[in-house]
Amino acid sequence: MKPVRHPDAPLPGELLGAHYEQCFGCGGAQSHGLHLEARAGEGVTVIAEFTVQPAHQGAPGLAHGGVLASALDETLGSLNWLLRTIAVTGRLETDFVRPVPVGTTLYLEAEVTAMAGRKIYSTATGRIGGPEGPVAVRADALFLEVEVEHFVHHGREEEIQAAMSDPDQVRRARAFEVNP
Ligand SMILES: CCCCC/C=C\C/C=C\C/C=C\C/C=C\CCCC(=O)SCCNC(=O)CCNC(=O)[C@H](O)C(C)(C)COP(=O)(O)OP(=O)(O)OC[C@H]1O[C@@H](n2cnc3c(N)ncnc32)[C@H](O)[C@@H]1OP(=O)(O)O
Repeated sequence: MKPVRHPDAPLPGELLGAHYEQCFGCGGAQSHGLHLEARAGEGVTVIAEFTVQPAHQGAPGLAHGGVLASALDETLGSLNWLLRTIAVTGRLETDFVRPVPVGTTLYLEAEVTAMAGRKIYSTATGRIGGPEGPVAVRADALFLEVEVEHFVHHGREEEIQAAMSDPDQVRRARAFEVNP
């Protein structure tokens, strides 16, 4: 099935914000996190930027591959905002095409390519040097739609309680709820 942007999705260019303040990918409360900032694009696409910090190294002066995969995963996850669904990564296949030095800004783009029942297929690229620069990383992913209970059931009690007693977090979780 062709992906369809939800009628109440954020407008193209709109900053999506963090889905959870403690998220390693997008949260403001993680000092060594990626602090990835994503914006809605046209259709079912998002764009995002992330600058590699010294805390993200694998080899001297170069980004760790797992961190780059996290940046792709987070960007792909942000597509949830445009579908207004809650989905988690089931599969993430990553190509590392060029090394990414510390200090580099990665220009990321992600798009939903197909949907089938609870399955959401998507693809992403990360470019260096500018939004039109060469591709350094890319990924194909399968996300699976889940109920909000997925997090309540599997998460650790203390973080769940803290999230549920934070009105901002409850508001953010509602923004994802499936309500056609
Ligand atoms: C109270 C506080 C709440 C706070 C939350 C608030 C907001 C957050 C909401 C949304 C988040 C928004 C943005 C997120 C942004 C970025 C985050 C990055 C995303 C992540 O980083 S998220 C963490 C990593 N992620 C996981 O932690 C998942 C662990 N995992 C599981 O939880 C299960 O594994 C699950 C649910 C994935 C599937 O389990 P399941 O039981 O539902 O699925 P099931 O087996 O029924 O399969 C159904 C069909 O999918 C096919 N299928 C399944 N898995 C497949 C695979 N791997 N490869 C190929 N096909 C696969 C089957 O083959 C079948 O296909 P078919 O229908 O054709 O037979």
